[in-house]
Amino acid sequence: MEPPSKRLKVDLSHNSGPETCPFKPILPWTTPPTSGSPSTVCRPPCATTNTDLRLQSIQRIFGSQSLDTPLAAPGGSPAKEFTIVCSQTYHRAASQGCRTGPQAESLSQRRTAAGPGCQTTPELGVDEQHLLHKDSPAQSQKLFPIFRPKSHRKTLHLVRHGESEFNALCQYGKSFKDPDIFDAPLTAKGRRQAAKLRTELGKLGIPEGALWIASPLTRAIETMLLAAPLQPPACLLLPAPAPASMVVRSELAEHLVTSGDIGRPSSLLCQTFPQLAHTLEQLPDKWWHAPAHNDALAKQFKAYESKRQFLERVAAFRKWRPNGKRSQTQHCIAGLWIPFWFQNLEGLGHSKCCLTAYQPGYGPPAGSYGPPQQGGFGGGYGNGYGSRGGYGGGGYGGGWGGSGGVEKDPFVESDALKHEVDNLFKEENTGINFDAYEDIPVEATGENVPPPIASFEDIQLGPALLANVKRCKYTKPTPVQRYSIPIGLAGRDLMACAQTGSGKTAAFCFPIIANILNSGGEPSGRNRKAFPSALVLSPTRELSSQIYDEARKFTYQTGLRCVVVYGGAPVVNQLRDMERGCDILVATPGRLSDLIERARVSLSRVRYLALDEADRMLDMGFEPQIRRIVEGEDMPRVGERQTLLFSATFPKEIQRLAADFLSNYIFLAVGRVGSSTDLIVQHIEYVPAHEKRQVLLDLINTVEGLTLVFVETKRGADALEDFLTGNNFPATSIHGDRSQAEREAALRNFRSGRTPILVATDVAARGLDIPHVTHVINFDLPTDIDDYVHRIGRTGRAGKKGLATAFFGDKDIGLAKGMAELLQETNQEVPGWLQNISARSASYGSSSKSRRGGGGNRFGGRDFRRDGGGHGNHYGGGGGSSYGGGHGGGGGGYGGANYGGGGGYSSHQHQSAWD
Ligand SMILES: Nc1ncnc2c1ncn2[C@@H]1O[C@H](COP(=O)(O)OP(=O)(O)OP(=O)(O)O)[C@@H](O)[C@H]1O
Repeated sequence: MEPPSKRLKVDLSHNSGPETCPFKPILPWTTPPTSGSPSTVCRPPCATTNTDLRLQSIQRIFGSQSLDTPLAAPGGSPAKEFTIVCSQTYHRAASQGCRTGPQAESLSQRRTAAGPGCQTTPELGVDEQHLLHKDSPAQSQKLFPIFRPKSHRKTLHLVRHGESEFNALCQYGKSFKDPDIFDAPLTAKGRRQAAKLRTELGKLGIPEGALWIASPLTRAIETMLLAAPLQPPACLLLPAPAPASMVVRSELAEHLVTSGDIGRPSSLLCQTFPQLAHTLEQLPDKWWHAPAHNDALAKQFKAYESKRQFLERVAAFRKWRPNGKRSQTQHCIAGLWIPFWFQNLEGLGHSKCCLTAYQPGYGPPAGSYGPPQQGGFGGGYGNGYGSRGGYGGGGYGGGWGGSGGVEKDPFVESDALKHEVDNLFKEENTGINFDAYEDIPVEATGENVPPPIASFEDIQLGPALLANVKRCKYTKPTPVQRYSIPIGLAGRDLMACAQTGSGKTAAFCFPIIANILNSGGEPSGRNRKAFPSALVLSPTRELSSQIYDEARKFTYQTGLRCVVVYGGAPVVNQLRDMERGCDILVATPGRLSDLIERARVSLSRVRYLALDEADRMLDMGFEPQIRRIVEGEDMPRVGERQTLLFSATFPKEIQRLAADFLSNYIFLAVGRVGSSTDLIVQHIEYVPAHEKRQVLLDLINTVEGLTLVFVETKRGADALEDFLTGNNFPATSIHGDRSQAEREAALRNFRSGRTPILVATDVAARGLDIPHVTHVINFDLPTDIDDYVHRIGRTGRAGKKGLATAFFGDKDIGLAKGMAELLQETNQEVPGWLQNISARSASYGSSSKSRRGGGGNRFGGRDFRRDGGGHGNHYGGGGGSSYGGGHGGGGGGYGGANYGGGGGYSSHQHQSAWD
């Protein structure tokens, strides 16, 4: 550590005390940031006076290697190495030092002459253009060995890819052992350089797809590195020139922070400039303070009298085109300002605060963090960061590793995450208990229903798929799998209604994969236009991503390639991913339509179509889109393709619609309506609106594990998240107004237990399989009982127990009847007040939005064909048989007029909560 005398003090007397942090907490540190007196706070790099000091700081972080030590594989095994090759930034930053004073003046004057807008940046203190030309190979080489962590599982090589880096890289290249990250630079020049570099690396025997050549990481990363040994800042801002690099940057920064290598700023903010401007605008003026520890900086900073002025100058600077061109350099230069800003947030007492923000509409696609054409960034993160969880798990693998790459093992990633999560939740990790489903009633209707299987070996899944089943540790099929796998393998169309969490994903994936493999076709191979053999549609991005993760495990080493496409992620990455081959395409309808319109996907070879959450996919919101895709494009018609529809709920009117997509199908009903037998204990509390928050606080820590809180609106989700974090509960949120990257980060942090409370709208209601969710709280109840069923189904999955608590208020009276019935059906206690309300609401015809049937219902769904097409109870009703009986028909309390008159069909009312 640096001797205390060298530490710079910051006068924080202007900070009047704790303030509610305006940033959303995402990443509660497992240990709080270093406490200590607010007078010893971080020193931004610009406070360092010379290059040597900066280099010393870096050395202190990464070990005490001599700068002259050549780069070599560290003591650890090569697999533990971790290489980042990035362009320019570090080298430039280190070589420029942090010049201030006269030199800066003269440089900025030079720049003033270079273009309009420059005069507004006197404090930059460096001439980027100048420095870029001044790079020397010798310096670059010197810098390589610096980035070597002391005792870590990773070796971080930060390199640049200019000419000098190129030479140096070639020189040192042989010692890169299985580096695992690859990205491509954003500019054409960068791409040319990268191509050249790849050729050269090939000559050196370094596998393609092994290195990551990124657009410049800004010096903000370096800022963090330098700030680390000292007191961490309260907020670290990472400006990003482009969404792609922003993703990389924030992930890297987050890793660096969480890996414990460096200090922990309590906030982390990675934004592109428009966002940054927005953030600054929202920032209370009183947070706008000049740095007090460095006179020179303070003077420069004070030149900005107000935040507004600062923003104007950022804007002017962004317009600056050195040499008539827009340059990334200017972004990096602008990055220099940031430390000035963030250090003024420190000491404000928001100890668990972290925000990673992305430009709306951009974010990392699952399966391809970073440009996917080399297929490796995800793998790199997965392997490299796996032990922190949240990075390794779920969907960051690059899949097939690009041209010449090796297929990433999806099991490694998820195992790493699972290991961490299991450690975290040791207590209640009781393992999967599908015996709980053994006595579940099953009804299969239709012609010539193939017999169910008792084990996976009973049927022709093929050796590769069987091996993956074992890798997944599925010892025997769940009830829905027992029936649907043979039905699927027999080529039959299927409408399956089975409880939440009972393994429906595998139930439709296995037959699809086995059928493709058994048909002996060739994998699709590279093609500019994708011709998938199978299409899996799901209503949300997260669910698509999850299905893709599962499908990737099931297709591992089968030769088949899965691709996922969904909105909110850069389309260009998805296109590249598809180009590398696409046998099974998992998609949300919107993005798929977009890609069809661009003529980048043809459905003409789709032999297998699966709709997960099919009732949702065919309800009013989605139906036209689905029809366009299925009927209006070149997809083989009904009868020429196999169609599999799955959900936990299947209202009768949806069944009727769905029948258009099916030919001579089998209807499969497994278990009781939606919920997982008695595994989910349901509590319904009567809570007036104004007391909800207090009741929530009382409730939220009563169960160990992850807590999912459902609210009605996006705004409500934000507000509740703020409320919870304000009360020191680590919460995050997911809803349709958050960028995709934010949504994914929220889920990741929730899944890994880093943020054990997730506030969500209905966007998270269906399909998401998050182990260790032990408590689902319906802070706001949905208007439709089916949505309730799906929501509570986020707990009590795979045979585990779960708790679901609902706050019932005056506005939920319409749901009373449906809820009372559901509670009865699932052997739950029905509160007396609910029975009363239910009886009353029934007597005036009920305003319930429920589409479920009346009493006596014993099945998760009932084949509407058996009801003679009447408008009666679509869940059966009547009969009361617990299995196979059941024609009882008619009369289920929700028939005809009742449906039309009272409830209406509510899902469209939720539309705003979805994408
Ligand atoms: N045969 C099996 N043996 C053990 N675990 C299984 C088996 N099949 C599925 N699982 C696991 O059970 C969990 C739930 O599966 P899945 O997400 O497919 O449920 P689902 O029925 O689609 O739920 P939802 O209705 O909420 O979409 C997953 O973690 C999955 O890996």
